[in-house]
Amino acid sequence: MPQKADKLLPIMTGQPVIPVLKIARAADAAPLARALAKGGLPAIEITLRTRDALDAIRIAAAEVPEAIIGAGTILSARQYDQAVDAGARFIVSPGTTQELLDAARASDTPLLPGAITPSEIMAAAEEGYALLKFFPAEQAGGAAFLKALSSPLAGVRFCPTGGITAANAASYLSLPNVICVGGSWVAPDELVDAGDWVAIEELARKAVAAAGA
Ligand SMILES: O=C(O)C(=O)C[C@H](O)[C@H](O)COP(=O)(O)O
Repeated sequence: MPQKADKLLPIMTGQPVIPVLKIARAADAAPLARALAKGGLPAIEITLRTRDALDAIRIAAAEVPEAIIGAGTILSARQYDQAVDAGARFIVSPGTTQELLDAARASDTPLLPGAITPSEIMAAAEEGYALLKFFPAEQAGGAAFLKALSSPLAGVRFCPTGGITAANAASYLSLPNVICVGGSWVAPDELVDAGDWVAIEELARKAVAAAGA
């Protein structure tokens, strides 16, 4: 299958929340990945939205074997390849383009592409993608929107991301077509800047506990 779901699905089902990280200093990558893994969230998405992002992926992938490092905000085939070369084990994009689908087909590393509307979702499914990111989740219509898709588009499952917090994660995770959620709330900038890895580990632990409640 084009999506390589055998690699992607275990990552998505392995934890309720995938931390979405914007890492300004590559040196933060290893302690941050370690703290999140220790708190129960080994899979993390490091977004290519900072200059240090590729280095952050490289360092975390090399130094934190207990973590599963993914790359996010992938917008081009070039970024796809750079992220994989740096050690990313899954690739996340806010949308779905032919260029990314071609890059994914040529790679062993699976892609979680984004889609919102029924037509976008159906087009992705026609390409063999039944696991999708739903972004920006809250802004696009939130859990109510996703719930409405669950019966007509029952074969597709999502990782909603964007505007998800400790307060609303459960409303998504209770839906039949949601596997996990993505979010930055488990690693707030202030705590990363302060190097407060213990507090981040605790936020991860709370996110896991809340999902199971
Ligand atoms: O860059 C991407 O590809 C994204 O996925 C954007 C993310 O959705 C947000 O950075 C996380 O959203 P918040 O949890 O609302 O902060």
